[in-house]
Amino acid sequence: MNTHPLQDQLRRPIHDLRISVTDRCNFRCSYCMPKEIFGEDYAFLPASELLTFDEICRLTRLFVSLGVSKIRLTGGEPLMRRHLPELVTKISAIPGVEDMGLTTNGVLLGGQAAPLYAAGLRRLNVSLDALEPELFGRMNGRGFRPGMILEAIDQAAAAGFEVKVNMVVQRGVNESEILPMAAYFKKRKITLRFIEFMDVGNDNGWSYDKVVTKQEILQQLQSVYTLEALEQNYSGEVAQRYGYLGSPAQVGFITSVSESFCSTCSRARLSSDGKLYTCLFASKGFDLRIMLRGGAGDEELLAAIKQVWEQRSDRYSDERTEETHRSKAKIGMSYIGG
Ligand SMILES: Nc1nc2c(ncn2[C@@H]2O[C@H](COP(=O)(O)OP(=O)(O)OP(=O)(O)O)[C@@H](O)[C@H]2O)c(=O)[nH]1
Ligand SMILES: C[S@@+](CC[C@H](N)C(=O)[O-])C[C@H]1O[C@@H](n2cnc3c(N)ncnc32)[C@H](O)[C@@H]1O
Ligand code: SF4
Ligand code: SF4
Repeated sequence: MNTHPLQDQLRRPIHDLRISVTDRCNFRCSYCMPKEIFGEDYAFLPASELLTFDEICRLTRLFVSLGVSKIRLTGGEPLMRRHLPELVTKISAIPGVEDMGLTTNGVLLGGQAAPLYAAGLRRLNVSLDALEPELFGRMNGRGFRPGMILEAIDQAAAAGFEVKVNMVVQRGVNESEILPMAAYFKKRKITLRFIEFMDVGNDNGWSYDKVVTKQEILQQLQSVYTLEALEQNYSGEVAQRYGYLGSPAQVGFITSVSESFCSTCSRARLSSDGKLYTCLFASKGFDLRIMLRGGAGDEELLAAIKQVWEQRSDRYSDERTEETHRSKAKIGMSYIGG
């Protein structure tokens, strides 16, 4: 327990560390890694620039000593990082890590769920934007069909994972999938979370009119179901959750655009090459890898991390306007860690 909890300029503590384990992905979702930018000749990070598992664990231990207790492994597509279960085992063994989750597109989950479970992972968030095969294939930019992902979700749930599903909703693209997705996952008692389309990176074609807001989605759901708002599981929870009357199933909304949640944001992000970011919409990170590889001691690293957090005043979503969206240079989400 820290006697002087670390706080940023807006008195927000540090609680979560979102670790990107790779900048690569087997999908090309247009809202995240549009094909036109992430083409055949795109220069992804070479392996030598990625933090090693030992480097990630060393930093994780330091973050934990500053107040972090929740870890999320993400990317890019985290299941593309080789030997990921080894990292899960190592992070699970760090005293003070109370919760760890993984966010994945699920394509490689079928083959990896068992070793990940054996390594200690219990929570999976699987992203899926549509059940309709053609539409899903277009949205992921690579023609993948949803069938294998749906099977992997069922298997993971049966194996004991707590599984949630993330769906990014874009106007004119997949609103027609809101009710079919809700019915499908309600039946399986798997929480489906609708994510408002965000203006991450600089090239994802975002505009306000393409955002389908929580209120609009809720209205669609309420035309069929009776829903009741649920209490937050913990302060700073990203999703607002609702329960279906008469069922243990839940839905959630991640409302970065219509109801931003920066005032309770306690999330730090570590990119796969070791840069520390204090906001999903950041333009610049702090290079921890150069310190790690330059022989910095733990005290030096701790002092640097503390300083970055103490100086933090990010609240991009609170301040979002057409103008900030256009004028701010932002790092891509697949790199920074979604
Ligand atoms: N704007 C914004 N979006 C976030 C933030 N944290 C997570 N998200 C978005 O929320 C969506 C779901 O993220 P997940 O990776 O599933 O993580 P989570 O919802 O925090 O996970 P749980 O611990 O299961 O609640 C993704 O689109 C993230 O990019 C944040 O701090 N700001
Ligand atoms: C960047 S991905 C990384 C993990 C993994 N590849 C996946 O898709 O689950 C993390 C999450 O960010 C979401 N995401 C990506 N771009 C987004 C955007 N522009 N707006 C809202 N959510 C987005 C994805 O749907 C996914 O749930
Ligand atoms: S959202 Fe995830 S699956 Fe889609 S391109 Fe981004 S990193 Fe890949
Ligand atoms: S926009 Fe930035 S500060 Fe606001 S909740 Fe997201 S990551 Fe946190």
